[in-house]
Amino acid sequence: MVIDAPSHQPSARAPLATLEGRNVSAWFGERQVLDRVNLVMPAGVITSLIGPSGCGKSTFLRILNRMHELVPSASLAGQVLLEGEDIYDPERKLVDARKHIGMVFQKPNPFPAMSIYDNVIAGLTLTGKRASNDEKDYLVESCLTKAGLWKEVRDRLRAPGGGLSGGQQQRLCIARSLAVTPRILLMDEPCSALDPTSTRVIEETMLELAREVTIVIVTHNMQQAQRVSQNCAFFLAAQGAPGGIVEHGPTDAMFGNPIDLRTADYVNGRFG
Ligand SMILES: Nc1ncnc2c1ncn2[C@@H]1O[C@H](COP(=O)(O)OP(=O)(O)OP(=O)(O)O)[C@@H](O)[C@H]1O
Repeated sequence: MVIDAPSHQPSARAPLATLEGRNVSAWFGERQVLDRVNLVMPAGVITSLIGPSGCGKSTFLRILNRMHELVPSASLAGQVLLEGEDIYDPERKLVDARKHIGMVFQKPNPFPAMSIYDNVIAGLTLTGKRASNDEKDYLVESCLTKAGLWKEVRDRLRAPGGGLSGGQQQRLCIARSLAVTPRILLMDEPCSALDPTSTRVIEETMLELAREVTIVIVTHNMQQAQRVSQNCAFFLAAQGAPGGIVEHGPTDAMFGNPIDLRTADYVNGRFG
């Protein structure tokens, strides 16, 4: 579909970016939950984070866009580099990290009473971006198109977001994330609350989006990791110890020929 862009469209595509976690450790109070995690999430590649419950995948993901620090007892060490620049540099604003690194959560969380249209552009206000009505119309159409939802909602843009199905709400949340032109999109089990058909649609959407945004997804679904990601990282926490990465690399190799026996056991469903 060709959409005419207004001359000063607010969603001009940002170049693909690489994200890197360097020696990332995390604590809740005294309890350490991640120990020196190193992971490069290359530009334009979908990276999946897999591993049993409680090994620190979501904590790592939340550190990648400075959400971990919202928990009062939480602390961390290490660096998160977006194209080589540390997002935790004291000179950098929190809102910049959030603008460049979007997040889609497990449970779809649109603003339920707000219209579909207003849901998509909600992030503009939060990040202080100004846009004319034409620019907003363009943004809404292009983001809903990219999120694979436009055709289903084009005739009811003023209806509340809460009236959509779960899968549609999740795609609305993806569209909302895209509206601020993130360079990275983090997805924390985005399909775990969805039926298989909606899951497929989201996966197809992710594969399309990977052309313009680097995606990192936490998933418990091994088939999903294999379907959508080119790279994969296996997290594990031994009893009473903080989590870390056991092995990471191309998804085909991680599933077809893993180096570590624990990876082989996990991807073959022998634990977790
Ligand atoms: N807000 C919090 N306060 C205290 N401890 C927490 C908090 N959030 C997570 N934890 C603990 O940190 C550890 C890592 O949790 P995290 O949610 O990152 O794991 P996960 O691998 O994503 O698990 P799951 O797959 O079940 O979502 C767990 O032991 C968890 O209990």
